[in-house]
Amino acid sequence: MSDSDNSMSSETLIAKELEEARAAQKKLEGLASSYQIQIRSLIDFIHQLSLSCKGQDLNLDARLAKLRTNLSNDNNIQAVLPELAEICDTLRNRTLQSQRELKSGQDSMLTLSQRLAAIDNISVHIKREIIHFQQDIIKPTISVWDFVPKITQLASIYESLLLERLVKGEPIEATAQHQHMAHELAHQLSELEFRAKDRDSIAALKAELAGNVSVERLLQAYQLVLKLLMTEVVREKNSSHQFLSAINECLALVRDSVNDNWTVTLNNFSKQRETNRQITNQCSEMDQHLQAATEIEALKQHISAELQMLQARIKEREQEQQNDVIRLKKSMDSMRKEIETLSVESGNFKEKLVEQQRLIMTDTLTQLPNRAAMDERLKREYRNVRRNNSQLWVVVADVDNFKLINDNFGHPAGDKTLQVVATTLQNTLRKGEFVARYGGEEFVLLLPDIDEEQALHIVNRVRERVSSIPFKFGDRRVALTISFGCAQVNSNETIHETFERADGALYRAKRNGRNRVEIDK
Ligand SMILES: Nc1nc2c(ncn2[C@@H]2O[C@H](COP(=O)(O)OP(=O)(O)OP(=O)(O)O)[C@@H](O)[C@H]2O)c(=O)[nH]1
Repeated sequence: MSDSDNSMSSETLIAKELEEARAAQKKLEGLASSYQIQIRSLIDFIHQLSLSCKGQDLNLDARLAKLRTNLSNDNNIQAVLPELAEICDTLRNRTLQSQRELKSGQDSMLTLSQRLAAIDNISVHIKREIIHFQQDIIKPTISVWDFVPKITQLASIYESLLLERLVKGEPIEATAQHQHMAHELAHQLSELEFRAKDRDSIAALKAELAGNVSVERLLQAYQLVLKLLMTEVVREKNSSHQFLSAINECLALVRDSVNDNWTVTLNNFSKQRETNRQITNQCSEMDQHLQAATEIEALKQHISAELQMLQARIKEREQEQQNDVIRLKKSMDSMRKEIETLSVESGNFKEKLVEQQRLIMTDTLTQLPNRAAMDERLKREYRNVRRNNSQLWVVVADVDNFKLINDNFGHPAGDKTLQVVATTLQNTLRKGEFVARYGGEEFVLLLPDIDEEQALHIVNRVRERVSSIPFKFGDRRVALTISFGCAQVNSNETIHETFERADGALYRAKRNGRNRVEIDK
């Protein structure tokens, strides 16, 4: 082969290799750009994944965000592959967990629907809805979103059922709280005073509330009591209004009379002045005539005429004054009458207020002073103790096992028992000693100016008197006793603290066997 042949073939070779290198470069460039496109798609995909998983798992959120940043910065898929693999694992686990949760949700909803189906007396329509729901809920569920309409469906079945119950007016079951409210209302009723015509129905209502009442009856009872109270408030308002109107009318009348009288007096005054002026003028005229007179006969005639005029004027004035006096007297009489009526009315109103005050301070059932009265009396006694350094005993008394009386013989028998106990307490105490019904079967005694020995003696006397009452319910004789807790007011303690000590002593008396007097030392 010649030299020229050799150089030809090496040139061709180089050109070919160059061609191949160019093709490879082009291919590489194509690959690089497709790699970039793939990375961008991957970043995009991770972004979408982050959005759809957001909030479910904070750790997963953070890892996806980090992966996206790494990929955007390095453009190196190889480097993020391990992280990507871990994320895939996490996602797979989460999916499995979600499916387990969905299954358990499905089971609970099925159980719930079975319970609904077991409720008595539900309509055919609701039964059918429940069956459809049950057929639907057991179908496989892929995602939470499939679940949402099912929850809505179950809620609507519940709603229909509730509506059906409300329309049917089925009784709501009374709970312990309802019974407590009923007893509380019965207790409040004992503290209120009702009109005579309402008393029997209130007593019956009280007895009913003390037993087991339905929620419906409880609501009716509240409604009735509220109505009675409103009527009473309106009546009171009207009666006060009437009284105030009467006062107003009377005051207006008195004011008019006084105005009239004042005008009459002013008129009189000016008339009197005018009369006086006329008399003075006539007198000075007569004087002038007298001075100028030369003939006695002419003077006599003139003076006589003047005197007649004067007499007539004075008579006229007298008549006017008499008329005024009559008018004044009339006006005074009507004013007096008005004031008398007013005084009777205000007397009645005052009596009513006093009676109301007494009722506010009196326990309706036992007619003893009530808790409000006791609070007031206690404050007064306390002031005395502080001012005079005197003694005061606070005694809390509680009828023993009173619930048994109610339970065995009925609430009305319990009421009667409380009345008898109250009367006995009242009658056994002496002047200056005080007893009030504190509430329920509890009483409070205030015993001033005695020492411990005397206090014990008095309280034991009361205790024995109560225990000796011959209670008889039907043909059964029942012994009733009371326990007492006593505390003497100490210097530097509040009323509340003394009370608490007396209460503590009462608790001890109960614990130590009842029918006892315990003293807080
Ligand atoms: N009849 C009637 N009962 C009332 C009245 N006020 C409260 N009660 C009842 O009095 C009872 C008090 O019962 P408890 O507090 O258990 O006390 P207890 O049976 O007296 O027993 P001890 O105090 O432990 O001896 C409750 O059943 C109340 O309902 C009322 O005005 N009239």
